[in-house]
Amino acid sequence: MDKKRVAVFRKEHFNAAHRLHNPAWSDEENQRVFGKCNNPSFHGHNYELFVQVTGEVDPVTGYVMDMKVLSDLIKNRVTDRFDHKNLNLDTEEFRTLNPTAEHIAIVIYDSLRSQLDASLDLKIRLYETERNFVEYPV
Ligand SMILES: Nc1nc2c(c(=O)[nH]1)N=C([C@H](O)[C@H](O)COP(=O)(O)OP(=O)(O)OP(=O)(O)O)CN2
Ligand SMILES: [Zn+2]
Repeated sequence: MDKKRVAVFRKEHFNAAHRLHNPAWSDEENQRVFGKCNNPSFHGHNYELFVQVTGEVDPVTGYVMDMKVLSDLIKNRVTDRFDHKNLNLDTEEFRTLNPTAEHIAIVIYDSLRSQLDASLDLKIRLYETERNFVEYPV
């Protein structure tokens, strides 16, 4: 069979607390821009993460990549680091970076991208709530 490109997906889940805040702004400005998401006591989300890896199907294995390997990678690079954590306080990545869904998706992409073969394309879709989600890259 000719080599075909296929996308494989792995769905994972983590829950984490965060606060959207810009330390360069006044409390009033933070409240105006981020509203309830600026709550100083933080708030939590059940994040649903979809990792899409696209590439050619290997004629020997029939795999684009082993999804067990992908699953272990996401566990090591994402869920072990973020699950049941306060993103602002407990993670290096978001100590100075506002933990918006956009920034979380970019951080996850960069972390996984560095571990994947250059021949594979990667896309992240991250649901922060049932109705709010982001994709990177676009
Ligand atoms: N562009 C972005 N906008 C917002 C983000 C974000 O990361 N990127 N994040 C938030 C807050 O984290 C907020 O907690 C989101 O929750 P909420 O507004 O309650 O959203 P829901 O979908 O659960 O609720 P609705 O009732 O549908 O509004 C805000 N914006
Ligand atoms: Zn939030």
